Amino acid sequence: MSVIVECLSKQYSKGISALDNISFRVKAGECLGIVGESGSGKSTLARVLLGLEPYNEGNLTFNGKPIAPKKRALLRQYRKSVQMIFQDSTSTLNPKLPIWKSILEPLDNFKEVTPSFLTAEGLSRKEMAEELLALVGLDKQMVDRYPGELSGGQKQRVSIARALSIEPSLLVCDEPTASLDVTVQVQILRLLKDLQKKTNMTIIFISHDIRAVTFLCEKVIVLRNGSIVDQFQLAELYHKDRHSYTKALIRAASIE
Ligand SMILES: Nc1ncnc2c1ncn2[C@@H]1O[C@H](COP(=O)(O)OP(=O)(O)OP(=O)(O)O)[C@@H](O)[C@H]1O
Repeated sequence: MSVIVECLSKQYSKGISALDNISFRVKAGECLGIVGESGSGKSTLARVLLGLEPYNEGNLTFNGKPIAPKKRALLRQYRKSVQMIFQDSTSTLNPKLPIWKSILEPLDNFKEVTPSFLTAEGLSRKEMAEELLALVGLDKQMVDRYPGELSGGQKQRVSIARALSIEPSLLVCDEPTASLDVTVQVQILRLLKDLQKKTNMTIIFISHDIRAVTFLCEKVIVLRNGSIVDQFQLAELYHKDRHSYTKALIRAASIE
């Protein structure tokens, strides 16, 4: 698994760059954090990475194949390997469906996929959803509940279960903890960390919160006004050569 982003730029309208000459690489099993303040281009980058948003210049490849909204056949292949989690799980879960049906949506879209954790024979669809719920630390009895009957943290766990259902090699998370209480944020970050260790999937974790990014990720990119201003391994977080903007983010988050 490899994601290569080369000199990627995106303008929504002439002269205003949402992303400006972005380059980075992610290898199998890595957890890359992308941190930036509001308006830095995080959501744009997430959407571009998922093939939902076109870009104006540069290249984006997944396992050597180009990813862009117009390349529909390649994009379908890509969707089999890449899943996403967004900030607002309420809007991504259908309120009219019991959660077991929502969890199985990706598997319904890709019937040819058999994830390794669902290989036990004769499992009913509901039992598959129960296995997935257990994987994210939720009680199996919750399968029949509706999203409106769950807490924010539980809904985000359901979103994670759904994302994991087809055993993606890449998980893109766009502010997955931003709308949760601090204690629940920590639980979700721990869960992602545990699952990453267990499955060795690659994670791109996008957040305004440098504390969350440095908790989860071993490699960090700092985005400001659509440009990468700093890029480093977690072990170099407090290095004297860190960009002044990164140092300001560290100070503001009181993780000095
Ligand atoms: N659909 C759009 N049309 C025009 N400009 C846009 C659009 N979406 C985003 N932008 C602009 O692109 C820039 C980056 O926005 P983006 O939403 O990617 O930032 P962000 O870091 O995710 O911000 P936030 O954390 O506030 O969501 C901003 O200047 C924004 O105004």
